[in-house]
Amino acid sequence: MQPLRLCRSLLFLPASNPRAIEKARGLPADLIILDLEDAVKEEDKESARIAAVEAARQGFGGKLVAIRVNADIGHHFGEDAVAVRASGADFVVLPKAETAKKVQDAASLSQKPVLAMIETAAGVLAAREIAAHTAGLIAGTNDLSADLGLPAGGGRSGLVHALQSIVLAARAQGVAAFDGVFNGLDDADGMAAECLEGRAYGFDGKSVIHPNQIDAANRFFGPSDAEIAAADRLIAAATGGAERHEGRMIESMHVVQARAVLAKARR
Ligand SMILES: CC(C)(COP(=O)(O)OP(=O)(O)OC[C@H]1O[C@@H](n2cnc3c(N)ncnc32)[C@H](O)[C@@H]1OP(=O)(O)O)[C@@H](O)C(=O)NCCC(=O)NCCSC(=O)C[C@H](O)C(=O)O
Ligand SMILES: [Mg+2]
Repeated sequence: MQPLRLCRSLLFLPASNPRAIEKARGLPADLIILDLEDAVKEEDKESARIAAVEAARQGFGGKLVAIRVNADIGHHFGEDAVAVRASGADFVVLPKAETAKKVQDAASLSQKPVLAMIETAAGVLAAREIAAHTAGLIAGTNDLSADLGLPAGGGRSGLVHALQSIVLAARAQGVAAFDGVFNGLDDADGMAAECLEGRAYGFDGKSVIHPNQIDAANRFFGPSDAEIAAADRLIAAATGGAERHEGRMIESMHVVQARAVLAKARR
C-alpha cells in the first residue's frame, strides 16, 4: 500500500509560528503541513516561506513533511513553489486546485509530489483529472462550505456529495484521500464524530489544526484491536472463492481489505 495512504493525521500549522513548529516536532501526527496560505498574514508571507523551508530542512523526526503554498498564480504561488523545491519537504500542498494544469505547474515548479486540496465546486467537478497528477487529495471543507454557499455551523450534510466525490476521484486514480479539518478546538465529542464519519466515507485520514485533535484522528483512522484481530482471523481462514466465515460470506476482496487493515496497523 502507498505509504501516504497509511497516514491517519495531517497536522496543519502556520509556518509563521515558530512555537508551533517546535511543538510539532514532538507531536504524534503522521504528516506535518507547514502552511503559507490562509493561516499566514499577508505581511508575514515572505518570512513564513523562509521559515517553512528551514523547518522542513531540519525535519520533524522522520515524519512526512509538506508545505502548503499560496494558490494565486503570480502572487506568491510561483515563489512559494520554487522555494519548496529547495526544501526537504516530501510534498507540496496545492490549495484550491481546480485544474490538472495547475497541479502540473505546482509539481514542475516544486519538483515534489502534489497533494491537491479540493475546496471549490469547480475543484470537486474536476477532482478525477486533478487526482491523476497527485499523490493524494485533501478536502478543504471550510472553503468548500463557503464556495457552495452553505449556512455557517450547519453541519456537513451539504458537503456529503463533494466529500464522496473526493474519495471516488482519489480511489479511481489510486491515490490517498484525506478529510478536512474540524474547527472545534475544544470539542472532543464533535471531533470523534467527524472522524468516524470521515472514515465511513472512505478517507484514509484527517486534517487537524491543533495538538489536541491528533489522538482522535490517529485512533479513528487507525484500525482498532478488534479490527486487527478480525483481519488476522479472516486471512487465516480464507481459502479462495466464496465461503462462510464467522456467519458472513467472504471472497478475495475481503482478504485484500483485511491485508490493508494489517498494513495500516503495522504503520
Ligand atoms: C487555531 C489556533 C490559532 C489556536 O491557537 P491557540 O488558541 O493559541 O492554541 P493553544 O493555546 O490551545 O495551543 C496550545 C499549545 O499547542 C500549540 N499549538 C497550537 N496549534 C498548533 C498546531 N497547529 N501545531 C503545533 N502546535 C500547535 C501552541 O503553540 C501551544 O503550545 P505551548 O506554547 O507549548 O503551550 C492554532 O491551533 C493554529 O494556528 N492552528 C493551525 C491553523 C492552521 O494552520 N490553519 C490552516 C490550515 S486549516 C485550513 O486552511 C482549512 C482548509 O483550507 C479549508 O478550507 O477547510
Ligand atoms: Mg482552504
